[in-house]
Amino acid sequence: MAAVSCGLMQFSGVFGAEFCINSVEQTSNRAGVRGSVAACRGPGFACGLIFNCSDGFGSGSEWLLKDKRKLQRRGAWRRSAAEKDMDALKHENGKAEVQDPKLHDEKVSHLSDLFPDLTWYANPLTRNSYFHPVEGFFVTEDDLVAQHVCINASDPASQIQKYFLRAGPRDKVVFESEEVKAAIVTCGGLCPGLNTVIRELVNGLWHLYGVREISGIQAGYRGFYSFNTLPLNPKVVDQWHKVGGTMLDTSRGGMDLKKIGDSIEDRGYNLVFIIGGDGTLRGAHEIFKEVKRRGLKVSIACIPKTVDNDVAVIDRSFGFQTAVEVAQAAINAAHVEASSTPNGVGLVKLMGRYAGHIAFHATLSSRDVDCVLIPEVPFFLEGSGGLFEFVDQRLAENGHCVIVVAEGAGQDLIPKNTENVKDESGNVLSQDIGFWLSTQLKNHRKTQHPDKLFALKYIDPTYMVRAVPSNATDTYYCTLLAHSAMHGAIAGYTGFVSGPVNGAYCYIPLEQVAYNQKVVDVNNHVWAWVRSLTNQPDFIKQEEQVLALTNPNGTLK
Ligand SMILES: Nc1ncnc2c1ncn2[C@@H]1O[C@H](COP(=O)(O)OP(=O)(O)O)[C@@H](O)[C@H]1O
Ligand SMILES: O=P(O)(O)OC[C@H]1O[C@](O)(COP(=O)(O)O)[C@@H](O)[C@@H]1O
Ligand SMILES: [Mg+2]
Repeated sequence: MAAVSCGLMQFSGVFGAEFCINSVEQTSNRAGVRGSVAACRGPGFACGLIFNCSDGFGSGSEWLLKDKRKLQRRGAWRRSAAEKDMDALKHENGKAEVQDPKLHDEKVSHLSDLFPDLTWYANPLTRNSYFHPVEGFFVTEDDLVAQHVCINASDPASQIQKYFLRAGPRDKVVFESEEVKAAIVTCGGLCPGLNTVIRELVNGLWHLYGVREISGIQAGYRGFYSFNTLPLNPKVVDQWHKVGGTMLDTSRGGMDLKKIGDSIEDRGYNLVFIIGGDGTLRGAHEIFKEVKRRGLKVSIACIPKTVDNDVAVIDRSFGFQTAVEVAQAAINAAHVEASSTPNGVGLVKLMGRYAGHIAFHATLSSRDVDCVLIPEVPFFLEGSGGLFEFVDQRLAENGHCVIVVAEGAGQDLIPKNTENVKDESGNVLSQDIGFWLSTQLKNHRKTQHPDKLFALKYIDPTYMVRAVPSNATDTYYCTLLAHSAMHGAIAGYTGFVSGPVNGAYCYIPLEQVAYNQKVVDVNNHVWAWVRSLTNQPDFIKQEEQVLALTNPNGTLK
């Protein structure tokens, strides 16, 4: 049994046994040992990644040397835990089994990949009398964050891990303060906290890194080529965190790669901070590739934004908690209206184009919701187990009923007269589920219960939940996001997204976030919490239930 401490956690494995890896591709990238690894089975392999010793000690040491050279180039090499482990292993029977955390980290691009002779500078924070950096102040490439904190001890697949680079200040940076020309842009829909992120980027760059040229790009991506820029400094942004929206303006569409590339090159921006949602991040990935193609020493750093909270990989997006909080006011109003009239229904529509996170969290945060409808759970209106039956029951039992619906829910139910209508960014616009549902409910009550009083109040607070300043938690969060992005960009990382994974701030490769989406996991027991609060139907039709419970020969499963 060999146990190797890798700085982040203790990995252990059995010599000659099956070995663990999270991604063969990663391994072959970093270590050139394609095929020498296999999935680990058996206890004790807490998400580690190791070489097969039959492939020789050389593979590991070769990798380590390569990496050491690279880190030396980056000015970041210290005698790491991995190197110490290598020495320790050399003494173990001449055999080696190398387990190294960096083999399975999620590689973030660095400007030194493009410019091997890049000049490195001591981080200006070392000269900042306020900080007096101590051992452990700076974050190194050995500092990784595990993607999953929950694993299943008897499921090896659940133990296969990804690790992300931990965000934070590096002891060496690749830009001198005077050399930096920073640009900040906000794109897509509004979200609470946008101004806070901008403010903290400006303040951090100015006060911590001595940057004096910071430009606000106005009105989204098109601002790179069709609007004047806004010079930013701490005085200009001083009160911005108290204001909703974005003081830089935003827009959809306008993603002209050539013009944006020209603008970055001509104006000499070298730190570009892009704040936006999935569309924006896909655009940022194009820009990242474009500046690389042009051979520019430019860091592209992204901060994910969407009130819908459907950003992949990270814990949650900023502004989301504020939106959930604001949504409570609408739910409360719906409850008051519904409960103040015989057979009253309060219907609230909340944002959530593809994912029902706001509706789901607002329901869990309230105790007044009878039913929540989200895009992830199809529903139907008529017949046994349908919404009409449920609403009728609640009205009969309680005299009122509150329904929360996410904007993207039930889109398949609404008859379409026209082709999909899209916004300027190409997003398909949702049909108004709130208005449609209220019409359907009214018709149902009128035809099925004509002798009973009925009142339905439809509340659409859509823009109210996102056009507000961030609450305290989100303001705090925006600050850490901005600082993480700033430290990473100035240290030379590029094409990354900054965000928290299991509470620890990370640098995540842009494409992993841009091309994925996080929806509500309705298979997770958390969805059952909602059902336990509302006791709403699961909207599985009777015939489907029968099918699910019986074998093809008709016997019960
Ligand atoms: N697939 C894509 N490739 C490049 N740019 C895109 C892409 N999708 C959207 N964009 C651009 O990103 C910006 C914001 O996109 P949008 O979808 O409106 O908002 P969000 O970023 O909040 O999802 C727009 O300028 C849009 O043109
Ligand atoms: O009316 P707008 O400004 O296009 O925004 C509407 C959309 O914005 C959102 O709030 C979030 O969208 P993005 O984060 O993609 O900008 C969606 O829920 C909603 O469909
Ligand atoms: Mg989007």
